Amino acid sequence: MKEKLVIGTRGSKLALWQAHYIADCLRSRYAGLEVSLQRVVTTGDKILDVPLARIGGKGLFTKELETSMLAGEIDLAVHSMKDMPTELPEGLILAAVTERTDAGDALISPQYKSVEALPPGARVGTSSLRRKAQLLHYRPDLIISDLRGNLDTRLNKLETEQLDAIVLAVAGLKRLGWQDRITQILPTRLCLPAVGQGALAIETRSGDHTVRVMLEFLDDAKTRAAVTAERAFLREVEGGCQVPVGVYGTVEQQAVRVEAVILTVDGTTAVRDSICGDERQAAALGQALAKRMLDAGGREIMAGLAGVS
Ligand SMILES: NCc1[nH]cc(CCC(=O)O)c1CC(=O)O
Repeated sequence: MKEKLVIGTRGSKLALWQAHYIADCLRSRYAGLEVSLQRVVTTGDKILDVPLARIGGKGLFTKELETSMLAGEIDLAVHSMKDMPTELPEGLILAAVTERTDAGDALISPQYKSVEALPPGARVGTSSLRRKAQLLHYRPDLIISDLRGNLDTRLNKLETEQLDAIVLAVAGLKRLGWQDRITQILPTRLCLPAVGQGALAIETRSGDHTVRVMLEFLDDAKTRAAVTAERAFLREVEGGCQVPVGVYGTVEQQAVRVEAVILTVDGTTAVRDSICGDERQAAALGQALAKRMLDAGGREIMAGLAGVS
C-alpha cells in the first residue's frame, strides 16, 4: 500500500472530471490515502485550430503524461480510452479499463429531432472523420463542417457557426452534465463508436507492483474484453484514432461480439462486418474481423486515405 498517489491528467474540463472521478474512487476504496492531481499539457491541447486528422501522429493526448509517468512525477494517468494509441510505450501498462455504460455518439440539434429529420443540405459539425464518413454514408446530402476544441467550445459553435446539429460522444456529455442537450443517441447501424469510446484507461508503470495492485479494483472485465477486441481490430487495420473506422465490442455471457465499419472519408464506400466468439479470444476475434474486412475492400480504402485530411 502507498500512502500517496499522484494522478496525471490533461487540463480540459472533461479530463479533470475523469481524474477527479478516479481520485474519489481511490479515496473511498483506501481510507486515509492521499490522492492529488497533476495537470499535464499535451500536444493535442496546444494545437486547437487544426483538424486532428491533419495533425496526425499517435499519442497526441497521451505522450506528455507518459513521459511524466516514466520520470516518476506522477503514479498513474487517467485517459479517455479512445485517445490511447493501440501500442503502449515500453515500461507502461493499462492497469485498468473502467466500466463503460455509454459507448455511443449523440446528435445535438436545437431544431430537429433526429438525423432523419434534418432538412436536405443541413450543416452538421463534427471533429472526427469516423462520424463524418458515417453521417455522409447515411445522408450524402449533409454538409459536414469541422468542429474542434473542448466540449464547451463545440457546444457554443452550434450557435456561433450556425450549424443545424453537432455530434459528440454520449459519455463526455453525461460526465459534464449536459445529457439534457442530447437530441438523439445515434443507433449503431448509423454510427459505430470509436475504439474504446466511453471507457477510461488507467495507465501506470509496469514495474510498480504496489500501484498496479491498488488499481486492479477499477478494472471491469467485460469492458476490458470488449475494448481488447476493439483495439486488436484497430491495430490490425493500422489506423490511429483519426481514421474513418467505427468498431463496437459488447460482451454477454462470456461471448464477445464485435461490429465494425471501414469507410471512405466521403462515405460513398463502406465495408461492414461483425464477428462473435469466446471473450477469452477477444484479441484474436478483433484481429480476425479486421483481416476479413481488409480483404473485403478495406485495404483499398485504407490505402486511399494516405494524404487525405
Ligand atoms: N475527442 C475528445 C474526446 N475524448 C473522449 C471524449 C468523450 C468521452 C469518452 O469517449 O470517454 C471526447 C469528446 C467527444 O469525442 O465528443
